[in-house]
Amino acid sequence: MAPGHMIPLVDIARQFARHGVKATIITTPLNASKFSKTIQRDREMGSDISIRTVKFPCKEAGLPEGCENIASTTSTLMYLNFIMGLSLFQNPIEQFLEEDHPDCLIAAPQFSWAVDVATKLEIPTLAFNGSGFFPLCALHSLMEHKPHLNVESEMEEFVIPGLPDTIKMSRQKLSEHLMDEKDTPVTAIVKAIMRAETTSYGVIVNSFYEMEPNYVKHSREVVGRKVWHVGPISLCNEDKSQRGQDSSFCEQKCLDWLDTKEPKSVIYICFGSMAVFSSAQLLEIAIALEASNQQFIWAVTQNTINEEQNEWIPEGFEEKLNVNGRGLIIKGWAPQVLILDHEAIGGFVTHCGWNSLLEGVSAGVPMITWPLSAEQFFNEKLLVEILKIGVPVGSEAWSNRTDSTVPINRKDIERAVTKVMVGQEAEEMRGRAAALGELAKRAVEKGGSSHNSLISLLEQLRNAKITSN
Ligand SMILES: O=c1ccn([C@@H]2O[C@H](COP(=O)(O)OP(=O)(O)O[C@H]3O[C@H](CO)[C@@H](O)[C@H](O)[C@H]3O)[C@@H](O)[C@H]2O)c(=O)[nH]1
Repeated sequence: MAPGHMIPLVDIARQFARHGVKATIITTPLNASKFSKTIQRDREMGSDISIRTVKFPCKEAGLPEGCENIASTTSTLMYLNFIMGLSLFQNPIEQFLEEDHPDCLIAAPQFSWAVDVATKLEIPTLAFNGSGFFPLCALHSLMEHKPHLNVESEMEEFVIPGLPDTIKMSRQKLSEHLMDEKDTPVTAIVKAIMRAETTSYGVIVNSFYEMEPNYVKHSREVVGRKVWHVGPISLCNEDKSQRGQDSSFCEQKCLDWLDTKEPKSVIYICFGSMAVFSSAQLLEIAIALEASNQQFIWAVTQNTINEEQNEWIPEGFEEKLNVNGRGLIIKGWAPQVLILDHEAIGGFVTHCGWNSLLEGVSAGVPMITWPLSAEQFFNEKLLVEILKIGVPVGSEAWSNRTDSTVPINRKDIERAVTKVMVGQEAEEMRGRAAALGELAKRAVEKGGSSHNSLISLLEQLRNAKITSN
């Protein structure tokens, strides 16, 4: 019930079904409507896949009617009500598991209680936390060794112990729950999620071996998890349009506009499904883009604009863009994968959400990294320091959704954009990104590492080697 989990999980279910498994997706009516056409098409092509909808009792959860997705929550209270409200699903899901008794349950992280329900019914569970091997290993190390509790300030750097690479972090880039030994409502939820992950039989990871080989090994040998890498799952999806929300209103416009541009000449900017920026920060981005002299396509999703602040575009900015054709602003849900895959795209300004990271990697595009929260600061380290296909914009701390300041100034944005688009270093980075993109495509082809991992997972399930704990 968050686009960042729903989009890859639906793709994983579709992959299972294509390999002869009967797959049932359980979600709410509004979420189901976002990918029902795709599922219907898969059924017509012979996949045994279906959606079972369960009504989300918004009112009982203290939420407005229609708030069926985390991306629709606009305050911390709404977010907490939403996460707590998920337990209202327990009865209908328990009933489904009892009646259908599937061979396996894959649950998104927020449904931590589902693992207990399934275990009680002796149904094996696999965890899917939406993220990759590197963040999984980094988080495990922090929870195990707690180096962040031994530094004196939020800014002081420390090394994350025991990882294959020397990676430095600071407390201001970590989630509060790691800092706080006491239980708050949020830390209790996060701990429940983590417990569910470790009590599941294993973890399905939307990543591919060649991108983070040392961390695949580390998660098996040091973290001690059974893991299967099945990604980039978005590459298994020929229908790149219907992903999480409808973007058909602007698909053709974006593609036609990109068709008029030279290869590798346009920057794409998008901050996922949950980010909220102040109008002052949006204005700063607009000014930096103008100053950079680069062509750009900027997806300002409804969440990027804070409800009360709409006056953020500099006067005449859009008109100027239209006249000289230098930029395109999309106000709404962008067809991200279609855009990234277009040959005109030469760089991607991203908040480092795992799906965006993988979609950028799959398209062979270098990235400008602007992490905001969650595990995004780890993902930035992977892109910049390990894969060397990212340039940091200079985001140093978690951003607060209601923050009205400008954490990143125009000069930093302009500098990072230029570094990814122009010069020798940019060329080298582009070469590495392109090579990685090829490896990503190969991983999901028949005989590739992710394809093989998925087959091995299915065989283990068929032979009942995967059991409930
Ligand atoms: O206009 C848009 C905006 C987003 N997307 C898609 O939406 C997804 C966004 O996912 P992601 O990049 O992972 O960002 P978030 O939505 O922020 O994802 C949350 O979930 C991820 C997976 O767990 C975490 O890595 C992130 O930190 C967390 O914020 C991607 O597939 C995008 O292609 C679009 O298609 N169009």
